Amino acid sequence: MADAPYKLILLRHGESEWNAKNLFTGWVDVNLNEKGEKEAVRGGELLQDAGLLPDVLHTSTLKRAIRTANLALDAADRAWIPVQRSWRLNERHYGALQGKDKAATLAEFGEEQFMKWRRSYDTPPPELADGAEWSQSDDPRYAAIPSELRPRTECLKDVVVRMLPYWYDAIVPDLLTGGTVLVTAHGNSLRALVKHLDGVSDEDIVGLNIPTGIPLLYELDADFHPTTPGGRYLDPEAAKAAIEAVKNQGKK
Ligand SMILES: O=C(O)[C@@H](CO)OP(=O)(O)O
Repeated sequence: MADAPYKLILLRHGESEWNAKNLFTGWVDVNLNEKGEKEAVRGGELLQDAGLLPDVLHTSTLKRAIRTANLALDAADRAWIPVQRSWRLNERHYGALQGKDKAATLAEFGEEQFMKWRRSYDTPPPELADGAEWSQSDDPRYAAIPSELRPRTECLKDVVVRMLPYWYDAIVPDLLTGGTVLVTAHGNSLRALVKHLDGVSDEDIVGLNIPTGIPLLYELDADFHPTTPGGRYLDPEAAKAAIEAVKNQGKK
């Protein structure tokens, strides 16, 4: 067994109000629903049962990730650990699809286009104009991001590019201290991180989905390569079923 000095836990937020309504969400700051809150608490219990107590937390700036982390850490009695938040861990900006119904979009544009927008590596949805209904152009939390860097739509490739500086500059230094690092984020920002960690190809990342609320443990060697490719879900059975559900969203 290879030496694994670093422990990284990835946790996608629990089910949100818009996950349940089957709406494209992206940067829209929707809350967890009751099921999502329960998933978050269960996520914290799984951490505690596994003896995986985070020493430091990184979250996106979106409340579904922030609340998931708070509920999980409360359940594991670790609410006191230091935290850093960054827009670089935000969900993929879904452009003009934000706020749209997934089933209606599938029916209108057909399966090929729908899946291209959802999962292709390098085809972003159309841009969302500043000031449009579901735009974040006036949101004060993004005021420090220069206008030309602020996403108006993103494909997964764009997420990899904006997420990686945070991985190298903020998360890796925390791993180097030897503590257990918890990253609470989103389906597509975590797909971007998993792509990087496991070296998943642009083709294979299309088929990779991350379930809500189930901690995914990566043990990393001295070069930050996973000792077990793909990591290990703390509840593998639940993860399997939930991954299928994410894959089939829209097909109702
Ligand atoms: O709507 C979204 O922002 C994401 C995650 O919930 O959806 P999808 O899985 O379709 O990329």
